[in-house]
Amino acid sequence: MVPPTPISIPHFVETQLQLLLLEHEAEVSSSSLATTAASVSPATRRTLQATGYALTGLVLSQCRTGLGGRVVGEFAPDPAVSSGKSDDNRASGGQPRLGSHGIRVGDVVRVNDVSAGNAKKIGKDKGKDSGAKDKGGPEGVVTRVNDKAIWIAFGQQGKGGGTSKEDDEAIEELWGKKLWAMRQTMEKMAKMTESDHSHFMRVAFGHTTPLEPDYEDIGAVEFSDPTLNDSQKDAIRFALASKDIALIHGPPGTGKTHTIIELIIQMVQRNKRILVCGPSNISVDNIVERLAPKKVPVVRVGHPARLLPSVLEHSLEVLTQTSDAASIVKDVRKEIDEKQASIRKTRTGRERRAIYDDLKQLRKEFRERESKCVDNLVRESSVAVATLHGAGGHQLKNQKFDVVIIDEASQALEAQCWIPLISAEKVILAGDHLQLPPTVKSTNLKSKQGADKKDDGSTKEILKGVSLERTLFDRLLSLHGSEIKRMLTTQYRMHERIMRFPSDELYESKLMAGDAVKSRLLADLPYETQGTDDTQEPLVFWDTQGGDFPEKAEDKEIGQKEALLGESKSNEMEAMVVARHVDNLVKAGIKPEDIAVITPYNGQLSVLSQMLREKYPGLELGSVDGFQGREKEAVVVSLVRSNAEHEVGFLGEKRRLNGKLVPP
Ligand SMILES: Nc1ncnc2c1ncn2[C@@H]1O[C@H](COP(=O)(O)OP(=O)(O)OP(=O)(O)O)[C@@H](O)[C@H]1O
Repeated sequence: MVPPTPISIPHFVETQLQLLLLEHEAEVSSSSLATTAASVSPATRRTLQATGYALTGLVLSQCRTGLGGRVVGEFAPDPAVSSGKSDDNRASGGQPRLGSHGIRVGDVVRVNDVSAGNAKKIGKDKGKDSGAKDKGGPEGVVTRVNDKAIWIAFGQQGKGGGTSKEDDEAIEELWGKKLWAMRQTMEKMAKMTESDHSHFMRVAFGHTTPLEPDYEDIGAVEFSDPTLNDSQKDAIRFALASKDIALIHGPPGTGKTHTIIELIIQMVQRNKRILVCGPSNISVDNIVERLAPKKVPVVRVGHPARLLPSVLEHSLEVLTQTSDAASIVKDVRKEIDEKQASIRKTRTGRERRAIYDDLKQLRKEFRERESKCVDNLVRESSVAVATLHGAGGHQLKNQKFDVVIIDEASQALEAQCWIPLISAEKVILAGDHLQLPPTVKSTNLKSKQGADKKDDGSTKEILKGVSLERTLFDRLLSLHGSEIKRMLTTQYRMHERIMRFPSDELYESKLMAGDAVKSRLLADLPYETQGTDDTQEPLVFWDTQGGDFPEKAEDKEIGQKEALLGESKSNEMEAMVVARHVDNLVKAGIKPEDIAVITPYNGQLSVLSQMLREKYPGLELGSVDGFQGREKEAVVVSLVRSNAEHEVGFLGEKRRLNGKLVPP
């Protein structure tokens, strides 16, 4: 192997810290845009809502204490607004419906001024320990959404104030948990000396080359899943045999997660302890859901409100309260409650002080026992599963793993990956560097603000040629070449003809279509459909050239909307064509739930939402970037751009057109 050009770790860390600072600045400025959402005009509000920026006109309809002492508020449309002129919130079956929005379970949202009374109530429930800020309402995590309400879990009730940490917590909250965890990891890396660097770290920065995989060491591999294809088996063998780094390159629908599940089973059989991470809760919950039926002992680390209900029984936090191992913790908890209750019966200050002293001791013991219980629970499981930033939490502090696997690694920022990797010995990254990288808000800000900020110009120098969007997956590939990767080559999502474009343009024509999908058409769906041109052809193009379908930039008179949506574009005539096509599909018997309409421009999404949302409530409307990795039977893509100059803007990015066109 040709020795790679080494990268200076301190220089890398300094660059990342600068970039994270810029990202933080960008987040702050975009969240203040979101906070203004409540005060904008009804037209703009509808646009914001339709594009997923905000949900407005809500009231707090119920409040209860949920798992882990968290306050869960149920928010529903304000009947006063929905019975009025707003189309979005028109009453249906007695109870008003939420308007269209892009808010999903697991999102962190801020509740702003829903109505003066309610906003105040949530802020109070949240209490000072969650640090509600003056500048906006309280923040919480979305735990459930249906068409009539949205449930949000806020901070812990009665947690008891840890005063000394308040400042730290305030900074952490200001930064947002994800960015903060990355910053802390980078600072930890900055403090390391050369002798602290692990072999993997030296490989990752090109200070040494990866070791040769040892196939003899792993012995014969007996696959538990008989359906695995050859490229999947090959990737598993390679990942088992590798000593430090293996990349599993999974183009859309090629069974990346499927492969990881078998890989984990194989590693557990070889008595390895594994930490599995991914950038989002959904990505890692998906792994827990698929591992659990295989009887692999797995524990999911993370805030229960963010987990899918189906994985709660594996949640470390829930197990800490319910498992046998938790009984020693329960005893102390009971004692604390009793002591606390006895304060009321005291007569003198001295008696009270004595109780406070006891309580202090008991709380200390509680923390110690709880941490022991957590350690034991994690140690008993062969597999721990967490989001990348969750892997930095105290629960995993004392744990050592043989292998760290990161799924969706090309969707994660490199600094985020280092949270679990800082002490890793062997690493498997699964991803696809030819799909869109993670969304970075600071990309456009960088040149405007950050790079010119420091007087001495050193920031500018440091940031030259680098961006947060460059993922670890991509960087390792360019550093060590394709010898460290195996590619999965059979995809199980697209008709062969749809696959041809991404295969030829991005994957060197290496993709093949699985037998079950390669010639599957909408007309073959397992319910009754009519054979029409639209259902018997896997790919249909509507030609809009010739000047009758002009694109337009957002309405100049709505300044605020323009600011919020960026320089978004729309194309009303094209939207009408899309609506016609959807009508045709539905007339041919395709269920609206099986159809997605996606577009790269938020402005167009707003136009399409207004045309289609009410007519087909089951239809999915979304942005191209937001749809990555999902699937639907029929996908209608509205490309919007149409101008005499032949400008296509950010559509020129090949990765944006990859993997969107799904079966059949
Ligand atoms: N060897 C196989 N034989 C048959 N079907 C398979 C095989 N491997 C994967 N699949 C199917 O392919 C689909 C995609 O699998 P999976 O969700 O694991 O893919 P992925 O590559 O992680 O997807 P994404 O494109 O979202 O990253 C699933 O429906 C899965 O059941």
